[in-house]
Amino acid sequence: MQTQTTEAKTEIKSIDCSHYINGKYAPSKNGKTFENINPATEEKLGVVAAGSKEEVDQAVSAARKALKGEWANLPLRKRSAIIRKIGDLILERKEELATLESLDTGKPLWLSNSVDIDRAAYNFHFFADFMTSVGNETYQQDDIAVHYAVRRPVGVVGLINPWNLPLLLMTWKLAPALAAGNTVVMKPSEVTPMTATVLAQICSDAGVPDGVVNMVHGFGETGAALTSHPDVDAIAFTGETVTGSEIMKSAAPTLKKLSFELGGKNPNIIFADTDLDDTIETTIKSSFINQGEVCLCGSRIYVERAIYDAFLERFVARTKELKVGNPFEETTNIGALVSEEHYKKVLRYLDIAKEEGATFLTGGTASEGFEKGFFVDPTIITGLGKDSRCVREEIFGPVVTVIPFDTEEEVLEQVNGTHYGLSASLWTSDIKRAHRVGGQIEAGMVWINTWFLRDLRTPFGGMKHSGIGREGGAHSFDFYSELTNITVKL
Ligand SMILES: NC(=O)C1=CN([C@@H]2O[C@H](COP(=O)(O)OP(=O)(O)OC[C@H]3O[C@@H](n4cnc5c(N)ncnc54)[C@H](O)[C@@H]3O)[C@@H](O)[C@H]2O)C=CC1
Ligand SMILES: O=C(O)/C=C/C=C(\O)C(=O)O
Repeated sequence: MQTQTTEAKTEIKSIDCSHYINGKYAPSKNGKTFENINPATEEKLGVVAAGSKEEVDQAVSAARKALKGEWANLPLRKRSAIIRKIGDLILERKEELATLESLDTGKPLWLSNSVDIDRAAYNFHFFADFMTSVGNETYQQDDIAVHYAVRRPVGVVGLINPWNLPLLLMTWKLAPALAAGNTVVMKPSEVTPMTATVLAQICSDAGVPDGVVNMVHGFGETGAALTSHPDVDAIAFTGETVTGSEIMKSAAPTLKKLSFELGGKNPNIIFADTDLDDTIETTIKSSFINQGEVCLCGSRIYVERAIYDAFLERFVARTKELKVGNPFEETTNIGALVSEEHYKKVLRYLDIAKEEGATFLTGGTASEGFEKGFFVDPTIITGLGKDSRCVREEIFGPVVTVIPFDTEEEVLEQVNGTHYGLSASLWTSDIKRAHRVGGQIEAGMVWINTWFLRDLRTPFGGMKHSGIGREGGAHSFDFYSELTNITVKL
């Protein structure tokens, strides 16, 4: 068996990660750290400060103090210029950030460059523009009164994020939180701490005053210290559904405002009248991009029976062309899964699929040829029933199930038959059907003849167990603002 080398071909070095509190990097008071591991090589990338309640208290107190400082009262144009500058500095440091992101997550470098870092910068550029055009509600009540609403920041906001799109997701929350004048405490995933650590410095370099952006590293307990903190006004969280439920409990005694973007088990629904070339290429992406570790990935593929065999033949052939390998090779399509824990979870699901009687048309195992690292082959499964765990539960890896269907009613029943409701991708050349079926899917986002086509003004988020609230444009702004309605009697 030949083995592949998965070393990073780069001069950029990984970094140790400290907390960032009141404009300074700081270790934990008790000196505790944990190791950060490269999932492609299993080598140590560095150490990460392990935050306790003490560091969370310090960060919240710095954020609370900064809330009374100049930030929220800066003229709109000045605040917008600082937010724009953060985006500019992210682009200036793109090579470094993309490398750190790939070292931390195991994703291909080309993907970090083209998706994660570009979009992180755009999150700031978008909200720097958007904030200058946000209006307020006004109502004239005959000749009796005028009512108008004024906005203020919510206050101190905790931003808690997962490991799959670390910088993209942190900035997707940080940019609107800052645009609306809040101060924040970020809690990046313990698995991918590096780019958020650099982001703190970038914010300071762009002119964000000390105490406005703080960060505490650590595990779930660190996040819980933030969600239960009496001086934190709101929590924006992306991650697992069960964690969302824990956060809701922990935040309840202090009645925090919550925004949740949670798990998904998203369907792709492919009708026989689709353009099959386009469908196959996009389904390859929606199945396997980022190792299948995107909450929007379509992991349940329903195909109308008339084209089921033709679809499978071409989908399988294209999947077999995908190269699993070193994240730093340009030709790699699929990198390493993010951690040993996650790798074991995905492999466990492949065992469950076997027990459930699955047929594996590709993959089904860890990738061969790697001495180290957490690599799994892209896996296409058929032969599972609608109640199978692999069809119902979020695997969050390069694993899809394909199921034939005969009628719209039947497919809709299966599509809507889970607790999840994040997104869906629907393929047909019949616009009436697209509208009819699309409107009946229980999901926050439905893409017709495409997938993951984003416009940052649109509502982004899930229904059912996939989330609470929406992010994006005015939706983000509303979450990160409080409104006071003022009534003037005429
Ligand atoms: N749909 C989505 O957007 C995502 C879903 N996932 C799913 O979640 C699984 C686990 O991934 P994780 O990153 O470990 O998700 P997670 O939900 O456990 O963690 C996300 C963030 O929440 C923090 N956290 C954990 N427990 C907490 C608590 N009780 N209070 C406050 N903060 C807490 C973590 O430290 C991390 O920063 C994956 O295998 C995948 O199935 C993971 C990433 C994104
Ligand atoms: O904001 C986006 O475009 C993408 C968001 C993706 C997630 O929230 C996720 O994968 O967790």
